[in-house]
Amino acid sequence: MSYEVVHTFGSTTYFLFAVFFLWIKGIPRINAGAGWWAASIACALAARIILFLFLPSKNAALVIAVYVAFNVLEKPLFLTGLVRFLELDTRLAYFWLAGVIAEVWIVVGLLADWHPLIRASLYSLINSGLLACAGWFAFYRTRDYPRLPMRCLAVSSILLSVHWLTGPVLSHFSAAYFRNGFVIGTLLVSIQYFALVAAILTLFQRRVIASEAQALDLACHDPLTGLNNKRYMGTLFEQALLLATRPHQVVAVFYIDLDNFKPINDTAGHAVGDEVLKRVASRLKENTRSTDICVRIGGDEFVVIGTQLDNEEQALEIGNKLLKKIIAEIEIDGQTYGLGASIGIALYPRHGHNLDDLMKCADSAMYLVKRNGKNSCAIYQAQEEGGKAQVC
Ligand SMILES: Nc1nc2c(ncn2[C@@H]2O[C@H](COP(=O)(O)OP(=O)(O)OP(=O)(O)O)[C@@H](O)[C@H]2O)c(=O)[nH]1
Repeated sequence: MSYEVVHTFGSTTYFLFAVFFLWIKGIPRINAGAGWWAASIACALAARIILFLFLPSKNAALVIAVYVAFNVLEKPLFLTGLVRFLELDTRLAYFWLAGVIAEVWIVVGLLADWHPLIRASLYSLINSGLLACAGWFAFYRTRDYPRLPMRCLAVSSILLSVHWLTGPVLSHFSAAYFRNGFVIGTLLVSIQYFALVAAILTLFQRRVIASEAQALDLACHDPLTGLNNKRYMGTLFEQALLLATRPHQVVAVFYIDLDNFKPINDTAGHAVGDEVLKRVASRLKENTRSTDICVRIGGDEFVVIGTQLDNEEQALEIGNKLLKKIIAEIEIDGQTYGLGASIGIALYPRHGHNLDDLMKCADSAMYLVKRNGKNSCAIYQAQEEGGKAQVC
């Protein structure tokens, strides 16, 4: 492959990578490392352009020294970006110290006119070592990172490490290797940065999907108990009505307000209060069907929507069962807590055809239970039915 083609391909690719990293540097939450990689690939680009423009020159030693100096600078920049991207607690000062030592070696070697192999010895060793570190980080320290791109990064970094270790010696003895070495180096660097681009994009995609799922979860669920929240209850209720298609099928809304919950909060603390609410939520889930809807509508108030009941008596049985389960003692850290519950029941279609009406009826039945001494459950009775809740 011709020298010009390799340089044109390399320069264009490196330029595009630099632009890409500069662009994503501004994107929140994925920018760690991107600015450093923009700088590192810019160094690789500068090295390449200098070589391409000036190599057939009388002062080849100076051109190569500048080329190598940029290539050395690229490595600590690259590693800094990688350490930031992978959120490692590695001390970057060592990499930068190694880079400075290599740069000093290059300058001294040039000024003192050392033999090319002696000049190359330390910087190729340091370059190779820094690349091996990059390979190591990409291979072993990336549990939560996209596997394939990180493996590609690791392999290309290790191959580049070998390339820098052997390249200067082989190039010194073989002009053909000097040219082919560029092809190999260009390809490996391109793979390295392409792997980074893939890793960044994959990670970004994962985070967007996770945030979406989290947002959806927050929109539909109560963060403390994990039950459905009040906002989502309407949607679920509509779905439940669609399933209640058989004649005489009943849907029951149980409005549950805990009794004497406040004293638990006041005496044992808010954390224990939270735990009590979680236990109540678990009991509701465990004692209802998977098709039933359990909701925490706020504070110590819950709603259960019993779907596809065969008759109204079944609603009473469920109300009783839930009451028994809720008021069973709760043990937290060796301490037992007693609760009560007032449950009001409204039935579809008898008390209403929409959730708002059913909730009002269930709420009203629940308040009647509270007024009558708490710790019981009752079905709502409309005025025309006698006006009093039917206590179970
Ligand atoms: N731990 C905890 N407490 C909460 C939460 N939300 C509301 N509360 C408390 O729950 C209590 C509910 O008040 P009430 O319903 O009057 O308490 P109660 O003792 O059950 O009263 P009755 O229903 O009349 O028996 C208040 O003290 C609120 O501060 C929560 O998320 N966690």
